[in-house]
Amino acid sequence: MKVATAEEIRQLDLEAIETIGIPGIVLMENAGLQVVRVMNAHFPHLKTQKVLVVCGKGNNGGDGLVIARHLDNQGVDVRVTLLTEKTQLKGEAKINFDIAEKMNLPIVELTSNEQLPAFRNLLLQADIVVDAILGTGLNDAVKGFYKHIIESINKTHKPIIAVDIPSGLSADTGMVYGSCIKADVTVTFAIPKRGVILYPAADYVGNLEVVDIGIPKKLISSSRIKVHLVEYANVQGVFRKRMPNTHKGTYGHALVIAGSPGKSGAALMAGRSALRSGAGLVTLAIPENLRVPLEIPTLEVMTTSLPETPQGTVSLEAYDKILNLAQDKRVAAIGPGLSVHPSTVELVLRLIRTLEIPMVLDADAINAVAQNPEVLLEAKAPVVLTPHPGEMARLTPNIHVQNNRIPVAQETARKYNVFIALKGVRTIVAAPDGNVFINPTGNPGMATAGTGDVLTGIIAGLIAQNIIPVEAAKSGVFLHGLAGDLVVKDKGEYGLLAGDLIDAIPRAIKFIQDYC
Ligand SMILES: NC(=O)C1=CN([C@@H]2O[C@H](COP(=O)(O)OP(=O)(O)OC[C@H]3O[C@@H](n4cnc5c(N)ncnc54)[C@H](OP(=O)(O)O)[C@@H]3O)[C@@H](O)[C@H]2O)[C@H](O)CC1
Ligand SMILES: [K+]
Repeated sequence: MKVATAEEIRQLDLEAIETIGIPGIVLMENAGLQVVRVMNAHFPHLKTQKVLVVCGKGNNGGDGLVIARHLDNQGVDVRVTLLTEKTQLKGEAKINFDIAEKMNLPIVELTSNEQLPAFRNLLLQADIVVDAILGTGLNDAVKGFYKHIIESINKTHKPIIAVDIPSGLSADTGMVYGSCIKADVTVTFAIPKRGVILYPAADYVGNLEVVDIGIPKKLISSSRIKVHLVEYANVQGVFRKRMPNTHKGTYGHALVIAGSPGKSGAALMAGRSALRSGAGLVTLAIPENLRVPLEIPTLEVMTTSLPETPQGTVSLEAYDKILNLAQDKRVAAIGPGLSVHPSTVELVLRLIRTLEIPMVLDADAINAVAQNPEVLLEAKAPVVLTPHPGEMARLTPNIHVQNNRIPVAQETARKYNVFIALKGVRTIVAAPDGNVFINPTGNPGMATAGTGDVLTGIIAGLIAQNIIPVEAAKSGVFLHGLAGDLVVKDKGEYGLLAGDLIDAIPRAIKFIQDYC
């Protein structure tokens, strides 16, 4: 499903109106009717409830007036507050105001702080509040009178239905700059806006309903919108049923270059995750000192030892051996627990320049890249990077990563011709062609040591099975989050270990396959 900015949805709206010829008033009517439909579904006793519709001066307010009219037609006790003088209304909002006025709907104009007590009184009498104050036209942080109105609504703790987006939420960034309605249900039109998907704004959305308002599907699919929300149907193709006449060679061999003293677990978890994700074979290439300790726990994962520095990290001398090891592998995962010893960093940079198989770079491999990001432009094979926000910030030191997750990932992927999985709540996968995929799975229980190593292994495991990097990153991130969700369903969030995720991978794959 595509996900839009305010400008992108305005463009779609405009094309529907001007190119296709669907009058704006029709779109507004559909929008209002859809909100009423959702309200009826959420509140079975709507007819016996008192609804207060709070309307701003733009088209979001116009939608509110349509909603009020249809609620009134259903016999609902509805009141409207208009947060502007009626003379300020324009276009479709004015048309709907005039209709509502002629229908004698109870409309109160409230425009100043002195009238706040009257507003609070109306709120007290209401059972449900419809927020039609501000939509995608928000152009600044909410302050002054609107801020008092929004805070009064939030304080009532009555069910709030937000029209299109909660008022005050930035449709583009997922940030909340001033006050924002904390909705129980948000009915968003045509396609979700970035702000209702991304955090922290997504916390204000409640249950999200995406409704059709009559913008032609073909307009949406042919639009230049490049940001997508990943859904089950988008990843099911990666986890197809296997053909009987296959063997472990069919599913590829992954090489994992990882580990240093005290961090053998990172290597092991990445390796096991690649196998759990379906790779036929996995070889862990680890510094010599880890070979014996890892011999017993590795079981199905094979190990091979590499020359090491005096500190026990993989040294530059391992270069030739790794080139040899890479000969029969389909992917190299590099980084978990590897260290940033200068010799190890030098090795990583050299491998990026020369390996001819796809690479998944994580943790210390990303820290190595941060010392010279231009090295990515020299890569001979596709590169997937899986940074957490701190690692991303090392790659892009001049931008605030968390406030700009989509543009940061998108621009870095373009600039360095790589695939990026920017981890965190709603992991962002960005491809060099500008496409971006927002991941909906996962939970805060996964904020624990080692889950990043598991993701690296999953993506490498999928690439080993000849899944192209963008699909491997997209479906790998989805699978990783889903495995976390399945664990949390059984055990709750607190005790989740990265190892639990690894064990849940097969169940998560089956869940995706069976989902309909
Ligand atoms: N295709 C669709 O999705 C459709 C969407 N519809 C609805 O229309 C809104 C967008 O309507 P728009 O008129 O562009 O904008 P808003 O209603 O969100 O509000 C804009 C007015 O609010 C003022 N404003 C902006 N920011 C603030 C602020 N921080 N504080 C106070 N006031 C603010 C602004 O006034 P200015 O004088 O400041 O410019 C605007 O007048 C969309 O969200 C949908 O709900 C259609 O109904 C159907 C098609
Ligand atoms: K709103």
